[in-house]
Amino acid sequence: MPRPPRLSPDDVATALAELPMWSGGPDGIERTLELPSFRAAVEAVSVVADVAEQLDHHPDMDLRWTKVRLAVVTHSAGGLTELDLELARRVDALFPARD
Ligand SMILES: C[C@H](O)[C@H](O)[C@H]1CNC2=NC(N)=NC(=O)C2=N1
Repeated sequence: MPRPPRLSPDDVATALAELPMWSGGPDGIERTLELPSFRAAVEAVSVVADVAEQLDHHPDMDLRWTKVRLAVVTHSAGGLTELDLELARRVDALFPARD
């Protein structure tokens, strides 16, 4: 499947204004999920993995006790694309403000 093009800094800034739980910029974005337990954090990794497989787009995931740091960038585009934003939106739908 062809990858979407890298987004301009202006497009990234506009998109991130709608994704307040994510930080970063044109080179990639990240969000840390905070779960109530280690087991819940492990399960969150699995839930995000399902989303990643559906999109064929895979974030870096760093699990530390009750926190899971997600970092996403489109490697083939060398920066942020719509695919990263779609992944972020889906994660936010599954893990709203109180993780
Ligand atoms: C063939 C397959 O679509 C590609 O290797 C995908 C898989 N997952 C990916 N994930 C991310 N984050 N960036 C990519 O460029 C990427 N490429």
